Amino acid sequence: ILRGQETPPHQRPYMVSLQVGGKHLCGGALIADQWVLSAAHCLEEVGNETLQVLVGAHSLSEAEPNKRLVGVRALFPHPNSSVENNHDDLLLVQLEERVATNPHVQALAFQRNDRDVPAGTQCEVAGWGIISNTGKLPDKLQYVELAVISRTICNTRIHYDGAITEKLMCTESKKKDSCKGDSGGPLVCNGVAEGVVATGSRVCGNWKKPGIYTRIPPYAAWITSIWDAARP
Ligand SMILES: NCc1cccc(NC(=O)c2cccc3[nH]c(C(N)=O)cc23)c1
Repeated sequence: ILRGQETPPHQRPYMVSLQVGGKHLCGGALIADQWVLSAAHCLEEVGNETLQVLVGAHSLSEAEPNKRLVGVRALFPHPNSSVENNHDDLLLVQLEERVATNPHVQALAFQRNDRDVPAGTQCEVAGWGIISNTGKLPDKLQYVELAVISRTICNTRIHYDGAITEKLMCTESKKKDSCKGDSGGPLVCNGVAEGVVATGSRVCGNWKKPGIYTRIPPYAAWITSIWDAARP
């Protein structure tokens, strides 16, 4: 998160850190007591190491009550996700057990109503991604408020020149922006998850390259189908 601030501890109890070898890799959101929503691109950095999910954390390093590292039972990247582009860049992570909810660990509701978030809506994104373009990583969860920009504007030549499909949305990126390591985290508008941070352009904080987020509503049926078919 560039130009954001430290969140009040545990005020976003749905936020999780996807980790490999004890290192933060990507953000994610707990959307049910055994399920995390993140980005498929995050798996590109995993290789054959073990992915784990840190829940209930504010600091990545300090011991905290209700903070724990949970194993993964199964991974469900969207079948049409690919390394070439950011289409269908969603990942469902089934945890190895149902996590007990408590003040630091809570599921976040996601939007099922497939209507664009109006341009100008103030949304927020949180994460443990880099806080400067020099690659500095935070220890504590950061967040930033970002305004949604219309798909029409985001598809102009100066921005993404028609690449933003109806399954993607954009936010402003002038100085404040999501960045490397924030991928997979939720874009929360009025308390509901409307999007998931996509890596999109690797540039951060440049107003010409708005933040790109995978919209969640078009995938609500896919999410439910995975839940219905999965072994408990
Ligand atoms: N909203 C923009 C946004 C959102 C989420 C992720 C990213 N970017 C990256 O994942 C990324 C990947 C590799 C090298 C990188 N270098 C840098 C950098 N700015 O130095 C970013 C990256 C950008």
